Amino acid sequence: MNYKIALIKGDGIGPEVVNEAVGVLEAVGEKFGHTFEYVDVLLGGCATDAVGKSYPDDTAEKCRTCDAVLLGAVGGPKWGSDKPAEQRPETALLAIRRDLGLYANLRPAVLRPAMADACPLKKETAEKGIDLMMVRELTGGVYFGKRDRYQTPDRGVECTDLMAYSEQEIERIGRRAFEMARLRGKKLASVDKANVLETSRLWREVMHRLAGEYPDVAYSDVLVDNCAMQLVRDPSQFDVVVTENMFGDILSDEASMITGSIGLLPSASIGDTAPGLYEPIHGSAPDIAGQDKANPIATILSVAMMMRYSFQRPGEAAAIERAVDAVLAEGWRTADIAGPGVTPIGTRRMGELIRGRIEAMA
Ligand SMILES: NC(=O)c1ccc[n+]([C@@H]2O[C@H](COP(=O)([O-])OP(=O)(O)OC[C@H]3O[C@@H](n4cnc5c(N)ncnc54)[C@H](O)[C@@H]3O)[C@@H](O)[C@H]2O)c1
Ligand SMILES: CC(C)[C@H](C(=O)O)[C@@H](O)C(=O)O
Ligand SMILES: [Mg+2]
Repeated sequence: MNYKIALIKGDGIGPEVVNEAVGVLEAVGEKFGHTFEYVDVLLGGCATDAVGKSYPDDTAEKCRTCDAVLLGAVGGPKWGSDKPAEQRPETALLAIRRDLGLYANLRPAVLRPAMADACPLKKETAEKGIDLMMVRELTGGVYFGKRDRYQTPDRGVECTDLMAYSEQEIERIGRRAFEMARLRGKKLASVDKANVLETSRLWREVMHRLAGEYPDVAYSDVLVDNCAMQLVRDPSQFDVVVTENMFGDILSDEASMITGSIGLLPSASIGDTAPGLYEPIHGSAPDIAGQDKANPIATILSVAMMMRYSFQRPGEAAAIERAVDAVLAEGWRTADIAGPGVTPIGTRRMGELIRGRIEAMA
């Protein structure tokens, strides 16, 4: 098959990790008889520098002509929160998610077999393993609500960010999560703050309605503060976790760290019609950009998710995951996951080793 992929390399370590993931795609193509065509697409701080705005007019359109989108990361201090919205990389990231209708963000958190030692949890907890799928609502909630900033007569400036959710938005992400639970361990935890927020009360109502339609899935409600604690106490209790946009952002970074590093976790953003967008959950890591230090595994595993979810190629996805596990099992580590006494390898070398593993597969 020939697949056309939009490449949004972005800022900071984005281009470095995307280059390694593209190398892996090429190795997969060779092994399984596919060809990949790439379309470079501008988005983020690099777009601001090139054309004066972070979300150029033709960006979404170019992505729509492709079968999938691979994104590195966007952002950095050069285009910080003091800049106008249209120049900020994060504005562009939210806009493309919204414009492509990518409402379901799948963020698996897996403690890879060779990484058990890197898990910061108690040994007996780490031994139980971590393999959960966070399903984060991605195009609603406080990220997309009306914002305001005004002067009050007596309390200085005041700002508001509206958090809104409709039944329709909750139901479609809920269905995705229940379907995902059916494919996995038939267990779903829905995370909300229904003891305080009206949006969460509606969230819970809709989820309970759906639970009636999926009697084979063991459903539970978990309050977000408790979930944050349970994730470090005993993550093995979770299989699929569904939650709203901001809770999912925060909890997925927490989940990443219990698996060893944010440099390991991929994601898939999926809608009903547009091409899926695949990206690591980490950011542009300005502190290590341009130094060949970034861990490319999160982006490489994002390509595995692309194979699985956009191209229905589970064999290719599994081959990439096996190659990553094999390289980790041999003890190769980038700086973020190198324990004491281990000499880290760079971004490019890690990519090269994973490609080599794929090439060597029977
Ligand atoms: N999807 C995205 O494009 C995305 C996601 C998160 C943050 N951001 C943006 O990235 C910028 C930096 O954000 P931040 O510093 O809060 O978060 P970050 O994820 O970029 O970095 C947090 C820490 O993790 C480390 N890290 C991240 N990815 C790594 C990797 N692959 N290998 C090794 N170490 C890695 C960094 O060095 C840093 O110490 C901000 O502008 C933020 O808005 C973008
Ligand atoms: C950069 C930012 C807008 C983004 C988010 O909050 O969604 C990031 O943190 C992520 O997790 O993809
Ligand atoms: Mg985040």
